[in-house]
Amino acid sequence: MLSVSDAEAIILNLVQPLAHQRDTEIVDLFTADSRILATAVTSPLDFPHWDNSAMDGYAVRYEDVQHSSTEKPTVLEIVEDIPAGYQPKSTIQPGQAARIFTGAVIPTGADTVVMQEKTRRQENRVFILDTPKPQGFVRYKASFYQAGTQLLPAGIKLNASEIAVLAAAQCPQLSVYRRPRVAIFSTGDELMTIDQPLQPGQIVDSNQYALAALVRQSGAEPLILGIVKDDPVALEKAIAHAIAIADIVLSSGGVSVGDYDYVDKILESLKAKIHIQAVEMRPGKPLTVATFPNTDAINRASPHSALYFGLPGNPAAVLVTFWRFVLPAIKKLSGIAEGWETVFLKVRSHDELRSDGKRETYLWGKLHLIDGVYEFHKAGGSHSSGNLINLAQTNALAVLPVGKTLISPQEDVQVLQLNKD
Ligand SMILES: Nc1nc2c(c(=O)[nH]1)N[C@H]1C(S)=C(S)[C@@H](COP(=O)(O)OP(=O)(O)OC[C@H]3O[C@@H](n4cnc5c(N)ncnc54)[C@H](O)[C@@H]3O)O[C@H]1N2
Ligand code: MOO
Ligand SMILES: [Mg+2]
Repeated sequence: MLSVSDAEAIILNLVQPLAHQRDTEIVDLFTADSRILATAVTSPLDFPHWDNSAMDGYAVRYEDVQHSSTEKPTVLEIVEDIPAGYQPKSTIQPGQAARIFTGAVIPTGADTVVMQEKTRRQENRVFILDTPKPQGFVRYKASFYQAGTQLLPAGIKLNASEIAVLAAAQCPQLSVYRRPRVAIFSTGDELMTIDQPLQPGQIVDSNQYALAALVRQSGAEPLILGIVKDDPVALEKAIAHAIAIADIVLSSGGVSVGDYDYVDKILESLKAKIHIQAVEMRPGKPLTVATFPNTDAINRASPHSALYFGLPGNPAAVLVTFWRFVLPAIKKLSGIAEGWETVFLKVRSHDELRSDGKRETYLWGKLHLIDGVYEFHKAGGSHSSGNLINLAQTNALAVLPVGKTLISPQEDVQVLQLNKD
């Protein structure tokens, strides 16, 4: 059976990232956070825009003050007052200084700033009480960034610091990748909506809520398509509709070996290419992954051939397969230049972790920081794939590879950190 890492590689190979020519939109800078920049940005401005002062003090000529001390201060005539935002008019001659403030333009002729704590003022004269560093406290024009060079590359996720840089470079709007569209629906006659009284044998469809939250947290746009009965005709209609409007489709349930598990059969009747039908993992074994090469049969919202994930119905399996396979796929699709692969941390296990060793086993729990070292604490209660309850308040999945049946307390364990973006 397919290993987890092989399955991840197959899935990532199936993902074509959004194209910056057509899958982009213009957003205002105030609403750009966490979007992915679609085109590189350069600025016509130098940073700093001009030589400016880093301190409140006096702009002087270094050669005038290079032998200054408290015992033998240099005395200079103050010829101009230069607050920030003011354009100096004077040229500083030998024996002269200008009063200057942080961020203000360094006047012609001056090459050093003395901070005011190292001076004493007497009317229009200033006593320099200490020899400053040559060119001290001057922020030189273009010393942070040269106009016309690349300011930010395409394919990065915009966080606060990138947005601040774009604001400083006067980019009120920018081109970002559109959000990937991820269609979600649940299958199963036993499923009931959240607001209906449950009849015997019925359960609430919780998977759609889980997936909608996970999709939104990943920066993609969830298209919530509801519950589909275990009925081949209804299912075919739902799948055909979903792959026509979305880049990625997530169904849950109906992918195992039961008589009412129709998903794989319907995919075949829609001429899908099924790349994965089972993975050597627990939970999440009966995962189905498919694409639709001959998409001309379906009018497509976007030229992308939708990537279809038939997630297993068990609630824990839905979450684990999303975190392990769907999240990297959405990240790669989103246009981000790098960092879509799943990243594992090596941490210490607080508890004994067991597996039957037959499948790569994922156990949910919580990472605690103990004396600066991460420790994995396994969630109490059953780790059955059908148990959703003890998944609440977890933030990590510990992984026991195939063949590993026991990890003892204090032993190292690989974990997948969750909900960290
Ligand atoms: N004889 C075998 N039986 C099963 C096997 C097997 O290999 N041989 N595989 C087991 C494994 S592993 C998994 S995982 C499940 C997954 O099967 P399905 O994808 O067909 O899931 P369903 O049968 O539709 O449902 C499983 C379980 O999850 C509940 N469920 C379904 N949808 C939702 C939802 N939207 N929200 C909440 N809970 C949901 C459903 O009621 C079932 O209890 O198959 C095993 N069986
Ligand atoms: O694969 Mo399943 O082990 O029950 O989730
Ligand atoms: Mg089933």
